[in-house]
Amino acid sequence: MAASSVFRPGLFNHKVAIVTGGGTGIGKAISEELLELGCNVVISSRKVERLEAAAEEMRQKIPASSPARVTPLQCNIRNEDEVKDLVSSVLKRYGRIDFLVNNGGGQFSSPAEHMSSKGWKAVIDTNLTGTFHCCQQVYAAWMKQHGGVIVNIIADMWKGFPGMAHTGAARAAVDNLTKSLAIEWAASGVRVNSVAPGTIFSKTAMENYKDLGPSLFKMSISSAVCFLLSPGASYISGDTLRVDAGQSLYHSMWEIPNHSAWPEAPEGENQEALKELLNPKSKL
Ligand SMILES: CCCCCCCCC/C=C/C(=O)SCCNC(=O)CCNC(=O)[C@H](O)C(C)(C)COP(=O)(O)OP(=O)(O)OC[C@H]1O[C@@H](n2cnc3c(N)ncnc32)[C@H](O)[C@@H]1OP(=O)(O)O
Ligand SMILES: NC(=O)C1=CN([C@@H]2O[C@H](COP(=O)(O)OP(=O)(O)OC[C@H]3O[C@@H](n4cnc5c(N)ncnc54)[C@H](OP(=O)(O)O)[C@@H]3O)[C@@H](O)[C@H]2O)C=CC1
Repeated sequence: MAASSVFRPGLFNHKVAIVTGGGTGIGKAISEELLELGCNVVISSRKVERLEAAAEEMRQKIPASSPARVTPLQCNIRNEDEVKDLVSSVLKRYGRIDFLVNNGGGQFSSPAEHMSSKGWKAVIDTNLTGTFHCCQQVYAAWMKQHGGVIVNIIADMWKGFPGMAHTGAARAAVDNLTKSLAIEWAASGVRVNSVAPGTIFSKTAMENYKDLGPSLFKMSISSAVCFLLSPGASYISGDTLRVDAGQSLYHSMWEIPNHSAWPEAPEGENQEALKELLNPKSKL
């Protein structure tokens, strides 16, 4: 495996991680860095053939001397029973779960007015309820007794998410869930944090957004996730780390078009000033 991690080799030797959506894009990058650091990684998602191919590719890069192993396991995080089965299979195989990275998710772009109820529910079920299922099942079956670390991948929805209102709402909810679980589970030694990436290139994201693709750019978030999983972050819980090079502070994907739907100004001096302002011949 090409040594690219900034962390100490062997940092996660003999630990066990579940990475949902670990076979593509950001999840694959996270899984590869965890493997490089000696962690056993279970990559999990719906499309089993793609997962198996990704696992095989990852295996080729693990040096013979490394204790790290990768296992692909199918699971649709929307389905609570499948998540239960995933967690019990991991415990049967590896006997522990130190880390959970809730990366599996996605959405489609659509103006809110055209979203069907089915489409809305699919996105909320995937990104919010799916994340909750994974957290709850891993906690119940392992972390409640043994502690652990959870990292949720959310998105840059700090100014709303026009064009993807469903995912914005779901990710904001996960930001809040992160805080609740961090407090409820602190006494079990469980830390819960989120990472909010800016726009990151991935092949599957490109296929999903087609001609919107060129505006996306490449960045890595796996080292932020590895940091939050590491003992270096042992006093960080209930927080969300933005990994977006400041994008969320200045950038907006959405322009409000010129319009005349301004609120009525109060009578008097202010109304005159507003008329003046809206008058195209105004010198203001
Ligand atoms: C603007 C700024 C951009 C800016 C672009 C930049 C954004 C950067 C930020 C985010 C980046 C990323 O997340 S990148 C990662 C992107 N990757 C993904 O999203 C891949 C995973 N996505 C998915 O799995 C899907 O999108 C998701 C809806 C969540 C689940 O899909 P499923 O296949 O399980 O569900 P389906 O059965 O296909 O769909 C269920 C219903 O959802 C609706 N639906 C699904 N796809 C639809 C579509 N393309 N258009 C309309 N509606 C759709 C329909 O109502 C479907 O019902 P029917 O009508 O009956 O069919
Ligand atoms: N790329 C970007 O710019 C940004 C991405 N994000 C988020 O980061 C995460 C990773 O995105 P990225 O790598 O770019 O995109 P990908 O499309 O490559 O990753 C999404 C992954 O989630 C899995 N997945 C989707 N639905 C489910 C489900 N119901 N159950 C289990 N797994 C599921 C997919 O696998 P499968 O289809 O096999 O189930 C896939 O591996 C996503 O949550 C994404 O929304 C956030 C901000 C920006």
